[in-house]
Amino acid sequence: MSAAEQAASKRNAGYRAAEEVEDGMNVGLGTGSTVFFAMERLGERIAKDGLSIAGVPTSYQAAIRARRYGIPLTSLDEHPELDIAIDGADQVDPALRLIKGRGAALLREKCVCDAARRAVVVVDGTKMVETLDAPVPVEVLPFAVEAVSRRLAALGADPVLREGVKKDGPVVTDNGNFIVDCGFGTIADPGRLETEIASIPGVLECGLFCAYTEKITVIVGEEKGCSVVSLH
Ligand SMILES: O=C(CO)[C@H](O)[C@H](O)COP(=O)(O)O
Repeated sequence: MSAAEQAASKRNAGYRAAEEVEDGMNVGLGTGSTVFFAMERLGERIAKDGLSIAGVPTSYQAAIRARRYGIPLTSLDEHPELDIAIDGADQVDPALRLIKGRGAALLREKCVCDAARRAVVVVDGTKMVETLDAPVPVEVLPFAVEAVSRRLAALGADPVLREGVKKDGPVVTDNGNFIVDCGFGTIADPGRLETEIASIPGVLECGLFCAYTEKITVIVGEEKGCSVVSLH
């Protein structure tokens, strides 16, 4: 897929997801290039059609984008139950289990996904895979990063501390933590691995999302149009 085709696919997925949002909804706003297209379209609907919504952003980056598009913001404290969450993903398998976290926003993204009645996941076709095998990002308390990395290696990972592109040293998340990217190769049992990673003291969250398959709708953008996948 060329870069132009991928951008068109992401845009189509994002724009289609924005149509799932109805007047009065509280909306979880994920982080990433695809969900930012959904925000762009929501901004248009707010400006042109008077759509009234409030968004809960999952990162500083999402909050900045939302403000740019004129989306009013609220917090998870104000709205601990959300009508819908829209977010991207790095991989989606046929059971609608996800790997997320390339943008290092996975901790808040999982909180928002958990709080939402429905989760709409927006991807281009390259993200749809038969078996999850991308590195799993794990958000780790800096105090415990070496100890956690040893535990992750014992689970079969090849843990790599994520470093900044535009800054020296480790990436520091919006929550003040580090990200350790864990290549496991092909993941035979993603749900079990998610539970095992979560049980390590010092792990805040990991990018495997296996518990939300029933409420997830995946919108797969194509160069012209999109397809919709859900288990119900
Ligand atoms: O999980 C994420 C951020 O933490 C993103 O949603 C995921 O990386 C997809 O990003 P993009 O839409 O830019 O491909």
